[in-house]
This record gives sequence, C-alpha cells and structure tokens, in this order.
Amino acid sequence: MSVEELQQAKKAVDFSRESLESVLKRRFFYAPAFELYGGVSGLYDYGPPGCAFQANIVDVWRKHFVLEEDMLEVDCTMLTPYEVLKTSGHVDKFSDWMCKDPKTGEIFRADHLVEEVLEARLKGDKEARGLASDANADADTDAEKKKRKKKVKEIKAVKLEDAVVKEYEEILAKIDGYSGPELGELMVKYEIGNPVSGDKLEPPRAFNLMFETAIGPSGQYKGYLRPETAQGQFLNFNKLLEFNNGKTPFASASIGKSFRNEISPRSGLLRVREFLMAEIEHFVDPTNKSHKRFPDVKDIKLRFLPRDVQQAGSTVPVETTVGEAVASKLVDNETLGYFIARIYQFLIKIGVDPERLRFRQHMANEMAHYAADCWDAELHTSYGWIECVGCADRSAYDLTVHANKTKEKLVVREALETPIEVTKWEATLVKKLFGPKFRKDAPKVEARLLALTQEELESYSAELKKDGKITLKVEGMEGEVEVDDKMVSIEKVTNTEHIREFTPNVIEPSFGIGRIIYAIFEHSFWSRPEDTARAIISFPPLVAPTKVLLVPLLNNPELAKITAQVSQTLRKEQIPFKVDESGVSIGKRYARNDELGTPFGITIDFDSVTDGSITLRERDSTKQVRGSVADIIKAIRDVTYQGVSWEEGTKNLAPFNTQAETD
Ligand SMILES: Nc1ncnc2c1ncn2[C@@H]1O[C@H](COP(=O)(O)OP(=O)(O)OP(=O)(O)O)[C@@H](O)[C@H]1O
Repeated sequence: MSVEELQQAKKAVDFSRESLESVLKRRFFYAPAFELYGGVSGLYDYGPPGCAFQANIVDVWRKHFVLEEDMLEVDCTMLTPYEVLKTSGHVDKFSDWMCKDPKTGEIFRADHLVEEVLEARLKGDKEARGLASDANADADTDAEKKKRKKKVKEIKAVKLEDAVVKEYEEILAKIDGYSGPELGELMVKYEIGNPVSGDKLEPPRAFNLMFETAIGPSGQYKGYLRPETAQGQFLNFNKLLEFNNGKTPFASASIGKSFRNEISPRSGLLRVREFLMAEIEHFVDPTNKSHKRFPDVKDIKLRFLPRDVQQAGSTVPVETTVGEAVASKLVDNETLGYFIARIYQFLIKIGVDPERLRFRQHMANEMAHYAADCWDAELHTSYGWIECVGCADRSAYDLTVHANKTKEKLVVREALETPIEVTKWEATLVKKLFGPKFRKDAPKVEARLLALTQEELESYSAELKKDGKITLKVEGMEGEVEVDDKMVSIEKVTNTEHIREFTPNVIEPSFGIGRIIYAIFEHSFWSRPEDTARAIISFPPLVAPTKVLLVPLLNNPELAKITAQVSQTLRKEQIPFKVDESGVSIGKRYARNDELGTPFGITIDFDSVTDGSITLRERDSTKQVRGSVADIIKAIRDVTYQGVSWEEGTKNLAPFNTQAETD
C-alpha cells in the first residue's frame, strides 16, 4: 500500500481516541506508573512494545542527527546544582502561571484554562459537553476519571456575537504569548473561572516547574532535577571545542530524561512530569550562520505559520520551500532553516503524517529576550496542535551567562589570515600594591578588575580620571572596595591581533520523544472500513517494535521444525520477531499483531515442508508473496532497514493469493 493509499484508507474511518487508548493500554504500550497505588499524574511506565518503539525512535534520531551530522554526543547528569540553574535563568524564570480556586483548592494552569474555556464557548453547547468528556478522557487514572466525571457539569451554549467570536479567535491564535498579568486580565474581562463551578479564581501567579532537591547528607547543597539536557552541553563547551580541534561550527547532542513539575499534567504522554528529551546544541559563528549542507534541503516544501499571521488572528500556514523561507528572512538564517528541514525529514521517517505537521514561529513576547528566532514543529492530534520539537536560535546567551558567572572563557579562538588592528579598553594593575591593601582578598579584587567588560572599563576610566579612584563590588567580599589610580590605570589601547575571539551562537533543536511517540500513535492508528472493530497501527517498519510475526499454519512437529529454523535465521540477522503458535485462526493471529504495528507476517504451511517456501504478508495492504526463506528475509531486511518500498523489495517474489483474512 502506498503512503497516499494508506492516508486515504485512514481518512475513511473516523479516529477514536478512546479506541486508540484502549489498544495502547491493553497491549501495554504504556501505562500510568504506580497504578497499584492509585497512580501519580504525569508519570508513566512504558511496556514492551512502547519500550521497543521508543528505542527504535532514539536509534533513528541518533543515526539521522548524531551520525549523519558528526555531532558530539554527551551524557550529562540529571542532578544539577542550584548555581547552574540560577545562572541559566531557570530558578527565576522557568515557570508557568497557575491560579487557585480559593473554595476548592483546585489549581489550574492559567493559559490552558483560558484556551480551554474560550474554545469550549466557541464550539457551543454540543462541543462544550464534548469538552467535559475530553477533560474526562485526559484524566490519568481510572480513579481520577471517575472523580472528574462526577465533577464536570454541563456547560450551556450561549450564542456569541460575531465581534466576540473574532476576539476569542485572536486570543487563541496568540495564547502562548501572554504574560501572567495579561492572562489575569483576560480571565476578568471574559469572566473565566473554574470551568466546573464557574467560581472566581485567584489571579495567576508564577509556579516554578523544577523539582528541587538537596545533594548530599547535610541538606545544604541545593540542587534540582534538570528541566532540559542543554545546560550539561553548555558547561562542557570548552572540552567539546577542544575535542573538535578548536573548530566551529560543531554540534553537541544529548539524549536523556528531564523533569518538570507540570501544574496539571493531563493529555496522557503529551504533558508529563518526567520525559525523554533529545537535544542538539549547534555552535556557530555569529557573523556567519550559513550551513554547508543547506543546498541539500533548500527545496523541501514546508508549512510555516509565521508570527505576523498569528498576530492577525489566523492559523492558515504559508507553504514554501526552506530556501525561500530563508531568502525572504521568514526564517532568520540558513542554519536554523537547515535544522527545521532536518527535523521535518526525521519526523516523516518515523511515521509522522506530513499533512499534520507545521512549523509555528514564536511570537515576539513568547520568545526569550535573547533569542533571535524560534520555530516549533507542531503535530496535530485529537488534542489540537501540539509542540513536539522546539528549534531556537538562542544567540550567545547561555555561554555568556555561564562565562560571566564562572569567569571561565567560553569562546572560540580563530587564527586570522590577515591580522587586524583592534582598539579596546584595557586595565593595567600595579599588583604589588594590592597585597598590602587587600591581604588574602587581593586575588579576588585583581580578578574582578581583569574581568571587567568593555562598557565597565569605559565608565570606570572616566570615574578614575574624575575622582582618582573607583569603587566596585567584588564577589565574596563585604560592601564595595576602593581602588585608586596608583593601583590601576584604564586606557584605550590599539593592538595588532592575529586571533579573533568570539562567543558562538547556539541553534538548539529540542525534541520531546514522548510527545512525538503519542502523535505517531494517533497518526498511524486506523482500521479497515470493512472491519472497524480491528485496529491497525501502521508504524513504518524501521521503527515498528517487532518487525515480523511468524505463524505456523497448524501446531505440527514438521511446521514447528521450520519455524525454529526461520527463527534462528531471523535471530542471526537481528531482525526482531515473535512467534505465534496459538491455535487460533491465522486471521486472528495477524489481527492481534496489526494492532501492535508489526509490519510483516510469515506463514509456514505444508508446502514449506515440501519446497522450503514461505509466505510473507504486508500489514497495511494485506498483500502476500511467496519465496524461499533467504529471499523473504532479504525482502524484509530491504524494506525495513534500506528504505526500499514493498513493491520494489518484493518484485522478484511470486504473488500469493489466499482466502480473505477472516476467522
Ligand atoms: N511536560 C512535558 N511532557 C512531555 N514533553 C514535554 C514536556 N515539556 C516539554 N516537552 C517536550 O520538550 C520539548 C522542548 O521543551 P520546551 O521547553 O521547548 O517546551 P515548552 O515550550 O516548555 O512546552 P510547553 O509550552 O508545551 O509546556 C517540547 O517541544 C516537548 O516536545
């Protein structure tokens, strides 16, 4: 079945989240963690097929990015000291806005609440009741579902005026960009309270999402579970640069767990408190953000949702090539454009439906102040458009703040072909005068003076000329210290430089593996119109948890012998397979593997005993071909790992017709 045919077949049957969830639960793709103890919202365990699927996705990620792009992979600790996350800005700013119902004590995430209520109002009475059942479907555990079901009241439809509809649509298009106080104003203006009781909520306040802990037995050394893998990569920058022989551009990469104490983690795997992230930090010269492999991807056509389109209250994307997007400055630079295209290729390879993928640009107030540009790969699911990969140009922010804090240079030194004259402020110290005045603190004062920025040097030079002394704060010393013009002079000096020193900018693609996995579940889930009770998950063979189901026609020693031989060959080839020797019909055996996403089935029958041939069945089309064990396994290998189509991979095998797959 071609990709197009499959998309058509999927469209012919209505998607039901309930059916998908029932399959995922029954076949133990994943399940709420600690269920025996009632479960904890936002924590999930992956079962065997979920685990294998995740491992395969990570494997493709590693090949697609780390190997293909020659990235430097690191594995850094999850426990992170307070100092690091204070410097990065997470301690002060890594928060969401929450509001509390003073009567019930319930907590809501402010932006999600505004979004949910306005969407419900827009959808009217019918959908408003749909929201109630949605909210219920989002609950993590059965106990929670029951509790919510009791609580959710019917929301009455109110016909809205056209102008109000427009206002709501505009707000929803910009929902990610509001600050806490702005969300508070919206809640007052549009009378948004507890969606169940309608009661007023307290104004939004910031809630830091990091899990705090103490490192070591004294409890004195504060730390956090990391909320992203990026900081470890920044802190190892100098080692990575040296490993790369001092050359940029280069990228580091890391795959590992991150932790966020989400305010209300519903929506299954989409919003959890512990999740697998795969992140890349691409370090590039700020004056040259071209990418040498950009020509390879420039013709890829993508759906972009630019900032100004959202600002105008629209969600209609612009379809254009990456090359055009960069040339027109819609996307800030080539390297950012290159990664957007590579993210697209990766997502399509692992089973994302291209029709349900768009790249949304961050609004100006949604983006961190230092970021040059930022695009999210959003995947459409029954929960709406969900950010699954963030791709940001973070400028030189991270390296600069860590360098300033640690006084360790995090820079690239590049030999210049033609030396250049550089004029800059320099401080010259008369060191022998520092010891007598500052005693043991002398080195601290000296280091502080030598680390002054150009702006500070300029202003201190004026102060020194005017007052004959300067005063400044030195870390680890009480109050301010005074240094006079006998101890330090600050002058503008012109030097010939043979080396250019710069802090690289960082382009950061950041993947949430769980969100991608869930979106693929939805994008791949369907059933045949003639048999809607049986679900199929059409994972691409490359990432399917198991590649082959082996089914002997009957429980018979001769067939069992061939099954064992084929198993041994598959094992040797390292092709993941399962054997189903149960007595149920072939159709039933295939059906239960269709819902596990197993792309191929091998049937062993009595002809196999006489001529050694076996049958190969393809999951989506149910087409079958017949051939020798060696030829069939070669076809499986080619289609699964070499990206060969089913038609191409099986063209030399004989078509095989059998009765319909019913039981
Ligand atoms: N709570 C979560 N559960 C699962 N995945 C997450 C969660 N938070 C973030 N991610 C994933 O990590 C990626 C990068 O994180 P980033 O900080 O950009 O997300 P975010 O903007 O905070 O997401 P959101 O606004 O949806 O909370 C996201 O694109 C997403 O795939």
